Amino acid sequence: MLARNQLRSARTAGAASHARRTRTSVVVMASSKPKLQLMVNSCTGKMGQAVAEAALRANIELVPYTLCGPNDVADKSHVSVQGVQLELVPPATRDEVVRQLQSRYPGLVMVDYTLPDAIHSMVDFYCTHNTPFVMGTTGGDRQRIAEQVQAARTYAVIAPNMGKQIVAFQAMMDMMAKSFPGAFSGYRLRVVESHQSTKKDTSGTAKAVVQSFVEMGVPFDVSQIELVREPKEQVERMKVPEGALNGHAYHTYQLVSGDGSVMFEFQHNVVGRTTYAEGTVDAALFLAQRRAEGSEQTLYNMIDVLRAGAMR
Ligand SMILES: NC(=O)C1=CN([C@@H]2O[C@H](COP(=O)(O)OP(=O)(O)OC[C@H]3O[C@@H](n4cnc5c(N)ncnc54)[C@H](OP(=O)(O)O)[C@@H]3O)[C@@H](O)[C@H]2O)C=CC1
Ligand SMILES: O=C(O)C1=N[C@H](C(=O)O)C[C@H](O)C1
Repeated sequence: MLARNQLRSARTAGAASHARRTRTSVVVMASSKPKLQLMVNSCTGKMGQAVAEAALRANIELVPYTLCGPNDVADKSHVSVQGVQLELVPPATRDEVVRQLQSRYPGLVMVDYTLPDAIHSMVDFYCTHNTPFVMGTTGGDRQRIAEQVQAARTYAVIAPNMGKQIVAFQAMMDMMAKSFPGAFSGYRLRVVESHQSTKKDTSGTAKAVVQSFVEMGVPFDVSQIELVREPKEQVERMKVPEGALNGHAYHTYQLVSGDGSVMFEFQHNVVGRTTYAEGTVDAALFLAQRRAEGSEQTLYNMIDVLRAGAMR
């Protein structure tokens, strides 16, 4: 009896110590979050600025440097984000600067929201220096970029849209295409997208979504996407609020059956940039974790980040 009591109390003690161990290991996991030191490039631009602000909101350490275009340094040396001064680094000195930053910031991850014209040179830069990066910049030859980053084995998240719900919509369309290829054969597709008049290229998001419709049997080339860039048309036809003319992304995908008797319409309309900026911070945290684990997979997209449950 005594022995049984002793056994029971030994088991209880064992369970308690196991619980303590379990609790301890949870604490270790929580505190073993990898160090993330985020360098947001092109903070002179709209998305760079928005991401840097989102990083500060999330209490992430912001590296006080930002890569900029060749002309940005002509009249200033720094850009301010919520009062934090970031030193501008032009293309002429960026190789030298990044080597110093890599030794000073072991948790360095860079964010890229430059321009379609600069995208290949930026990818060359990140791969040459093997700097982990999150890239939201659109344009360029996407296949070539993916192959290059894969071959370099540089940790990266690359996606044309970082907004959580839009990423989920893209994933849903992709799943539909994989599960029901040809489901929309015989349908006609019309895609209309409206963005601020400064946007240089066709929506990268629309191009990615169109790919799923093509897999569902709809003949369509991305050159058929209709671009709206005129503020008057944006307000009157697209119903964009005047206050969002400098930052909005409206997308409509309309599918009509051959005989015109059935119509489907999918729409996602965003004003401002917060949703992409928050998603970018999620992607950077995700990437820091993958790198710390030494993950075999190095190249990711935002659907991977969403599937990992890493979007807040
Ligand atoms: N994935 C996503 O969720 C989203 C993607 N985007 C994409 O992000 C990109 C940027 O958009 P947005 O912020 O609105 O554009 P902006 O024009 O506001 O900003 C672009 C910035 O890139 C800078 N830049 C140009 N060349 C270089 C270079 N070689 N090195 C470093 N910086 C450079 C520009 O500087 P300068 O003015 O001197 O040329 C400018 O500050 C676009 O491709 C857009 O489609 C936008 C929103 C969301
Ligand atoms: O330039 C923008 O603003 C946006 N660009 C991305 C794209 O081209 O898809 C994402 C979103 O549409 C906003």
